[in-house]
Parts: sequence; structure tokens; C-alpha cells
Amino acid sequence: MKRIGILSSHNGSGFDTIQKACEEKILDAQVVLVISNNSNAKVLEKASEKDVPNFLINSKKYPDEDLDLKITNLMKEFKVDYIFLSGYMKKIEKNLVSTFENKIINSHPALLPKFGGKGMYGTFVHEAVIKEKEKESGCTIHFVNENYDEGKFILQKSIKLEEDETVDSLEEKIKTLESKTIIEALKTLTNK
Ligand SMILES: Nc1nc2c(c(=O)[nH]1)N[C@@H](CN(C=O)c1ccc(C(=O)N[C@@H](CCC(=O)O)C(=O)O)cc1)CN2
Ligand SMILES: NCC(=O)N[C@@H]1O[C@H](COP(=O)([O-])[O-])[C@@H](O)[C@H]1O
Repeated sequence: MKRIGILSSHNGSGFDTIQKACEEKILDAQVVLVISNNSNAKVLEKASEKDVPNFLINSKKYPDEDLDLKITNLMKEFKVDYIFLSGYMKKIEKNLVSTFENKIINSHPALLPKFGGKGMYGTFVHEAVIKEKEKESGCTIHFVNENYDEGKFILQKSIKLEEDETVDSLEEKIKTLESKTIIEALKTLTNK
């Protein structure tokens, strides 16, 4: 059974999706650790409700520590096989990237390589897609390297935009698409 660690900055929708798939035995995996950089992150409460060990790691709590090293050591302590980024808003730094090479997975709410990179997260992505009058959007599940959104693709799925698509309607459609795509992608890694 593969052991999954989650990094999340806010709601943790990816944690919900993966935890449910593990409980339903759709994924041969277990979420063993949740880490957030945000003391107000709902994902921390959700992890506690599921009895999943969870930790707040940020520069306010650990002002004099190397957070990259701290996160890496905690993932190793919990014997994590794969790390999933669920709306994690900070750049993954070199220790974690190199220690977990091709083991860190991110879900980006657009069809990379378009609409990726610094500043491209959450509703900013959907605003840019609509502003560019794109006919389609989607999500990209990819491995994480040292740069934002440039890792090797695992799976990409697309949807057509409606004429009257709004940021809110597109965000909702993409989140629904992601929840299926994340599991489809993770199954190729955990259910071997
Ligand atoms: N080394 C990597 N780190 C991260 C990646 C990655 O692919 N490689 N993915 C991101 C997730 N993400 C898009 O999928 C993303 C998240 C955040 C940003 C961004 O611009 N962040 C701001 C800070 C925002 C905040 O603190 O609230 C910034 O860096 O100025 C871009 C892309 C997770 N990490
Ligand atoms: N570029 C990164 C990015 O925009 N990630 C997005 O955060 C959402 C999950 O947030 P949540 O875990 O707070 O629900 C997801 O829709 C994901 O695509």
C-alpha cells in the first residue's frame, strides 16, 4: 500500500478526493500526513477529523529554520512514497524536489503549458482563460520539478467553455474534472 503525504494551503479539496478514494479502496494507498503553511487552512481540521497526522510549517512558526529541510525530513519520517500538492501556494524547493524526484504530484487547473507559472493559481487561472477567450480549458496532473508548472505531465483532461462561461462556473467545472483526473492519474502510480 502506497503512503501519500499532502501539502495544502487552504481548503484541501485534493485531500478530500484522495482520502475518499483510499477509504473506498479505489486507490491502494493511505494518506499518512498533511502539512500546511497556513494556520487557518481548513485542510488541517479535515485531517484531524480523519485522524491523519497534520502539521503547520511556516516561517512564522519556525522563523529560524530551513522549511524545505523540515518538510523533507517530516515526509521521510512518515515514510511517504508520494506527495500530492492540493492548492499548495508555495514553491517546492530543491531538497524536497531532489529527495522525492518524480514522486511529487500537482494538479494545475488549466491546460499547461498555457496559463501556468508564477501568479497562475486558483481563480487567477480561470480569469486569464476567459480573458483570452479560450474555447477550452481543463486540468493538468504533473510531476513537480524545481520550477512552477514545468514538470513532466502525467495526465491532462479538457472541457469546452460555454459562450457565457464565468470564472465561477469554470472553476466549478474544473474542480469536478480534477477530482476524477487526480484519481485516474494516481491509480497509474499506486495501483501497480
Ligand atoms: N517547484 C514547484 N513548486 C510548486 C509547483 C511546481 O510546479 N513546482 N506547483 C505549485 C502549485 N501552483 C500551480 O499549480 C502554483 C501555486 C502558487 C503559485 C504562485 O505564484 N505563488 C505565489 C505566492 C502565493 C501565496 O503565497 O499565496 C508566488 O510564488 O509569488 C504559482 C503556481 C506549488 N508549488
Ligand atoms: N496553481 C495551483 C492551483 O491553482 N491549484 C488549484 O487549487 C485548487 C485546490 O485548492 P484547495 O486544495 O484549497 O481546494 C485546485 O483547483 C487546484 O487546481
